[in-house]
Amino acid sequence: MTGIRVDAAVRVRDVVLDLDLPEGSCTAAIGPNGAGKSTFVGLLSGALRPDTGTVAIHGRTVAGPGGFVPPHKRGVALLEQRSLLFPHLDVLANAMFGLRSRGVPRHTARAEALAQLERVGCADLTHRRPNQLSGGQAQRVALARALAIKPDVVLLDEPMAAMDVAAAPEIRSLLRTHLAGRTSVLVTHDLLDVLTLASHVVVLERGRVVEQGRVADVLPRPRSQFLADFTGVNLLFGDLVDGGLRLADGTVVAGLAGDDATAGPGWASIPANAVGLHLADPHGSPRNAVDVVVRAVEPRGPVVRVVVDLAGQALAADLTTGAVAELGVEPGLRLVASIKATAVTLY
Ligand SMILES: Nc1ncnc2c1ncn2[C@@H]1O[C@H](COP(=O)(O)OP(=O)(O)OP(=O)(O)O)[C@@H](O)[C@H]1O
Repeated sequence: MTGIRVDAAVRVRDVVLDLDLPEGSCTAAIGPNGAGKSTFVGLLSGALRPDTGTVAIHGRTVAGPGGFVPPHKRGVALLEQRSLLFPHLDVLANAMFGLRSRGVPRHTARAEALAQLERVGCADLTHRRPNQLSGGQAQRVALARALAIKPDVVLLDEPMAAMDVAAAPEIRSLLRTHLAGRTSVLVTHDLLDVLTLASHVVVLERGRVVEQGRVADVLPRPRSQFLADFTGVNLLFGDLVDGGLRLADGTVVAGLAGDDATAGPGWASIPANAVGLHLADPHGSPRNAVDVVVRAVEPRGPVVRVVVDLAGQALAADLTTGAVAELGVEPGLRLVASIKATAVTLY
């Protein structure tokens, strides 16, 4: 058996996908609004038909020129932003629903649903109606309903997005337990979800796959501005030279070369917390010292993100409020940025 293979297009949405997801792993699908994440999920769930190409799940073609397998026969469970429980059914009946609609006898369906509710910590809620549940409880029940059918693939379309901040960590840790070893796809806008739940990641932009691979390989070396912003690393473009990246104005930012760093056009990724700002050159040897001009100052929780201009490109530095006050940071101010060379990856 193989994982998931999508080589398909949905013309009206201008979405053309070419993707391979490994079996038994959770793949996060990320990208800006309108990038095609929901379309991707729709192609897998069967809510959408491709105009051209094929979709294969574990070696079985579920959509393509040869035919179309309807959603309920794909072995796929879908968990969405809203739990979509049936309001007129109690929790137990909701959890039994998928099994009953697949012809499982009532007695067996009831036992299986109870076991699943137990696993998601909802055994004491069986007789409640959905309107008597909190958002987090409803999502747990939806997860029990999804897993009760013993799906081959679990699709999660922003499952924590509609939840209050207090409930999300519980659901995240529940998902971590229940997705382990399962082939699953998680659409999310949250870096924490990618880091805690997924082993693989697919980045979509304007209906195309722009990056895919293991989280550990893709996230530290973003090749798209979206991913760089998403992970909070700076991405500088220039020419790779020996041990550094030369920018348009000739400034060379020293760094560590990755395996695929060869002379020519390339990138340097720099975490925002590896950039320091000073009124004058700090003369620290392992650091790059470059002249910059402040563009913008944005408070971000405990830190202040200062975006500076470095040879026409944006470079973000996360500073403490104290440091920002001491430097008198304001747009237009000329500063020296120090960048730890060991934190710079060239590729
Ligand atoms: N029902 C539809 N009919 C036609 N075009 C659609 C439809 N739904 C979405 N689109 C378009 O298809 C493209 C992909 O949309 P999709 O919903 O898959 O993106 P997304 O990444 O899930 O976005 P979001 O993060 O906002 O949910 C977008 O250009 C969108 O405007």
